[in-house]
Amino acid sequence: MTARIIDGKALAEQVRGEIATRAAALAARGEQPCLAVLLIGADPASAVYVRNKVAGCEKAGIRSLRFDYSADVAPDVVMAKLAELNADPAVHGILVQLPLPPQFDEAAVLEAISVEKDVDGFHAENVGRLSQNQEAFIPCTPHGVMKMLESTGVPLAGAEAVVIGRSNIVGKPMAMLLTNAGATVTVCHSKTRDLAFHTRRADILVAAVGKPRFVTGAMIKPGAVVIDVGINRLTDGPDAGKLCGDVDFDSAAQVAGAITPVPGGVGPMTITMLLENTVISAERAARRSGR
Ligand SMILES: Nc1nc(=O)c2c([nH]1)NC[C@@H]1CN(c3ccc(C(=O)N[C@@H](CCC(=O)O)C(=O)O)cc3)C=[N+]21
Repeated sequence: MTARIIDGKALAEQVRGEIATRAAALAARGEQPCLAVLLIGADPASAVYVRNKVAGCEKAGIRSLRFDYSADVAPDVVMAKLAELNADPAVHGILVQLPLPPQFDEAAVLEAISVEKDVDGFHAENVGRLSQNQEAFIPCTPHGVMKMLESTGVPLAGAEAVVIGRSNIVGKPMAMLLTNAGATVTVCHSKTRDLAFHTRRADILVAAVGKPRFVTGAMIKPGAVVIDVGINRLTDGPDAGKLCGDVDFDSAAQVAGAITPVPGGVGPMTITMLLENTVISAERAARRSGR
């Protein structure tokens, strides 16, 4: 049996079409959605993701402002820019591409973005609201994963879900969203004993561990839905330079019922949900100003 491919690119195209319609309606009312992206340093991977985010905005009719800083920029320069963007009513979303260079206190930077423009959903207030299943900005990668899971039609209520990884930007919000959807969730991490005991129980397995091809077919329950959040560039061996996920796709696809590819899976959906959060922010601003 080989797994059905969950095509993140195709799903992204479909959802971005709906987002473009909403963005055009907002522009017609004088509230064109606008996303500000700050990139600090010249990490090649971050540059690709930021380029894809800006390109996604352009195609969806969302205005984008991009601010690039050298890796040694003083934190107060960035904090001053955030204050300016927070105060600018024409800006609806603000994103500071992570990771940040060592002179930054990452939590302080994320908290400096006003809650109603925190389209990453990383601000503690949005995290708190999400944990109480209240209206909040949902972090883009976990939200994109939920959209992909919905597209498979697999029931989430009562499903055994296992998340490998407990990061603030993926693992923890992922577990929260799956819990809110009624799944029974196990979060595994570097301290977990007998990882395969947990992964082999999972109807839904989300790999966000940051290790290339870490999850193999032997670790997967036959027929499970496998979501690969990993994005690794291989440095050695025959595939050097190629992108791969945290899942060993070839062996996993022999066992899983459905699986996401890397590239072409979670990545495009992450960007799609960022665009949606920016449109949601502009829709809220339009309602507040009575447009
Ligand atoms: N403040 C912040 N918010 C983020 O959402 C955020 C971040 N920082 N830092 C890094 C991670 C990673 N991330 C990705 C976005 C798009 C692709 C993407 O476009 N992936 C393509 C491949 C891109 C390529 O060719 O390298 C794909 O999987 O098909 C991947 C990863 C967002 N992140």
